[in-house]
Amino acid sequence: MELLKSFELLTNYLKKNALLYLTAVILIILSNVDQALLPQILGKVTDGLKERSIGREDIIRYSLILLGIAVSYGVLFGLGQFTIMRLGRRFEFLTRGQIFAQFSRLSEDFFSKQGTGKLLSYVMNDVTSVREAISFGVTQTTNAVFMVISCVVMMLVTGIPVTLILVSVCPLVAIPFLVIYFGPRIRNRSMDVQEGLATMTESADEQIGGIRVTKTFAIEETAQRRFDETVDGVRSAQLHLVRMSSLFQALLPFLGALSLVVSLLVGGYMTIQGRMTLGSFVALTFYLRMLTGPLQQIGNVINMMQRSGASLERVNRLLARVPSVRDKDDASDLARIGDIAVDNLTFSYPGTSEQALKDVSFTIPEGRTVGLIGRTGSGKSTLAKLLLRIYEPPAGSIKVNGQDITRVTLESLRRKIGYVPQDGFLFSTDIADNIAFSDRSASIEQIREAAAQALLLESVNSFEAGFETRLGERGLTLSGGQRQRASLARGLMKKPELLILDDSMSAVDAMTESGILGNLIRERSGKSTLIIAHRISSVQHADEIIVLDQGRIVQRGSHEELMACPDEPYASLYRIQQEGLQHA
Ligand SMILES: Nc1ncnc2c1ncn2[C@@H]1O[C@H](COP(=O)(O)OP(=O)(O)OP(=O)(O)O)[C@@H](O)[C@H]1O
Repeated sequence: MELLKSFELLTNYLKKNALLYLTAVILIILSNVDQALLPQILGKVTDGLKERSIGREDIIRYSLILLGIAVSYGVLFGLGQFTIMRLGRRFEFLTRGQIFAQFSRLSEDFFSKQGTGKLLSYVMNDVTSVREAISFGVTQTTNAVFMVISCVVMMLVTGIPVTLILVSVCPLVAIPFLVIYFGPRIRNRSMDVQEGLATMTESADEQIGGIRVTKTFAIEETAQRRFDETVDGVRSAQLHLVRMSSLFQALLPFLGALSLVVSLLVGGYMTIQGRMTLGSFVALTFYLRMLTGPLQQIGNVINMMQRSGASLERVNRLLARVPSVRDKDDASDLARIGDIAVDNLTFSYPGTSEQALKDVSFTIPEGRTVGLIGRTGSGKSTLAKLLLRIYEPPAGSIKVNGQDITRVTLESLRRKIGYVPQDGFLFSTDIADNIAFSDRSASIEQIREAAAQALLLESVNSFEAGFETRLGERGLTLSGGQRQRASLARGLMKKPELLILDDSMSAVDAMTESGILGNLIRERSGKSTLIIAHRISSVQHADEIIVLDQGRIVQRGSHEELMACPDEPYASLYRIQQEGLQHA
């Protein structure tokens, strides 16, 4: 059942395109039948030549027939193969799209456990491996099976005795088994060689890069020995591979030759005895030659199916994953953010026993600014992630505009919130595109305004291409502070009902921070804002400041109220930060 389910992705696609596949398979079958006529005709010509019963015209006729067979084979097989390859590529395209869509649906907990390399390998290697199986798999299986059948039928039709066919084909039957045995072993060894080469390159790169250190420490001999070891590793892996593949390469023609030896021994004897014609004997040798390829293909297909079966299962498992955070069946759209009430919120990350938040209660009244401060690991970002439902909070623990956050649609909730993380990811497009991320139709004036509020305008103006400056690998690298401000402009551009700044000003200097905060107070008046920070200067203007420690609220109040308690954490933190500033 599990196995059947893992093939669902493929069977669904095959079913949907059954007609095209059928046409392609028929084309390939016809091409095989066509080709199987060849030896029979050559046999006839041989007999005719021996009996001197055919003349010059017959030879031309037979030549034309052979040409016709060659051309029609090319057309039939080519069309069949093209159709199947095209279907394979389409499968690849659709599946990659499906995987990408699934990545967009899946929740943070999935991504936090997987490296980028593994995720990319789904999109690249696994899909390609399945596509190869359905393209080459279908063509080669059809080709091989029908070529074998056609050859056997034609041998019988040509009048070759059954016993002779059986004994001559016997050695060839071992070919698929040989391929099944050697295929994976050769593959494993060639992977060893690849790995060895990668290690050798890495080692050479490191030794050359670190050559100055090596010289200063006078350890050239050790470095040489280390590199020699990796080279030796590659050499022995290559020898292993060559040994295995040479044996395989030698055995294949040997089996072909063995089959000819048997056919000559038995068939030659039968021809002398007059139990079959010379033409049939010649045809037999051709048929035996024609059988080697398809039999090898059968082995290849079996190996390929085994490899791609694992890939198919991985892709299927990925597509079947249900996102841990998703819309409930009865989810309704959130009309507006309104008041946000966090009530007795206790939360542990999935798979952990530690509580990241313990019994947290507070409100962000509509239009107010709340500051959240605390040491690293105190749970500040966790709270932001729960407000955005990046992770699912316990039902009823967070209410927005009176509605339980877990019962509203994700889209309507996230559309109303602007989240600016500490290290906002910038895409390798231009600056304008990165700022207008939430609204691609935004005008340059709107983009400029957001950049001005984030105090990024001066930096942008200093770039030659201004807002059209490209970022990323092929473009400009922004400084940490510029990157943060670009990310902040992106959040401001959205003009969200709730703006969450999660340590979004940690990389800008105190002067710039104070300028941005001034803009923020002006721009966000009447709109809710949650400022998460380490620095008191970032939150001191907030209507209420909440101090978190180890997941618990330890203090709350306005800056003045909190400063009135000199022995409590907030005032101590203030003193430490002031001292730091004076030393700086
Ligand atoms: N994805 C996760 N899976 C498991 N535990 C996590 C995850 N993210 C954070 N935690 C844990 O939750 C606790 C709170 O982390 P959080 O990121 O909320 O702290 P923070 O106050 O924002 O810290 P910082 O100021 O350094 O950003 C930490 O103990 C952290 O190890």
